Amino acid sequence: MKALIAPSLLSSNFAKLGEEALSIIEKGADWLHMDVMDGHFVNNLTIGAPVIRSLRQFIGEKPYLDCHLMVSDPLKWVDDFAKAGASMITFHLEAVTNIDTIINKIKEHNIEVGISIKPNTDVDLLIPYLDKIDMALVMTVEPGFGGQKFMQNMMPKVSKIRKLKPNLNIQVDGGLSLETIEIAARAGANVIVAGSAVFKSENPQKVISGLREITEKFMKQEN
Ligand SMILES: O=C(CO)[C@@H](O)[C@H](O)COP(=O)(O)O
Repeated sequence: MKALIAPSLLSSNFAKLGEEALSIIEKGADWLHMDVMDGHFVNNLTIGAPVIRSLRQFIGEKPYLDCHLMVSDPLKWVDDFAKAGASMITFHLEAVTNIDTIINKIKEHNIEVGISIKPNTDVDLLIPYLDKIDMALVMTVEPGFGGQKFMQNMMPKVSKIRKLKPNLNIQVDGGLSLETIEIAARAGANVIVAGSAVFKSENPQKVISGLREITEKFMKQEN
């Protein structure tokens, strides 16, 4: 397991998405976090598979596109996002009843699969699926918008998953910055999404390396 820093392109300039993506990789990003919102599951509308396809063509086959689907019917979109070039598809537990069907459908495309839970969702609902997925995403804000305040009270969920699964990728998303990273890293998060903290910074490279350093420090302490 590694510390992985995944800047959220939601906070980038969409008019220059390709350049922003390449530039943030150059500055040390491990993954590119793509926030897909359908205006129904969350109260915001962002990008769809055609944007992922164009981005993939622009950045080449190597960069890891971590696609977080905040949509009401993820099953409907799996094929499109996989064919467009997603490296991982994360869907929301709250959006679906046919969870195994979606996991299997994503795996059919030989890409990774994640499941996300919103702040009001009981972590115990996620536990039966932890052996079947590549990543658990614990939302640390109400999904929908960048720039919100980190919810520290989500950390018991992270700790519980980490205790059960010492090697599973656990992602945290929302309000992560150099001020809040220690709390998340101590709880056991190793995949860090950061939007505004990275893209609104004068020195994104420094923020990415700082996030990585602190995450790694607490990963080592756990071992
Ligand atoms: O999924 C979401 C919001 O729903 C996030 O990925 C945010 O875009 C993260 O932004 P910051 O809180 O880091 O600004």
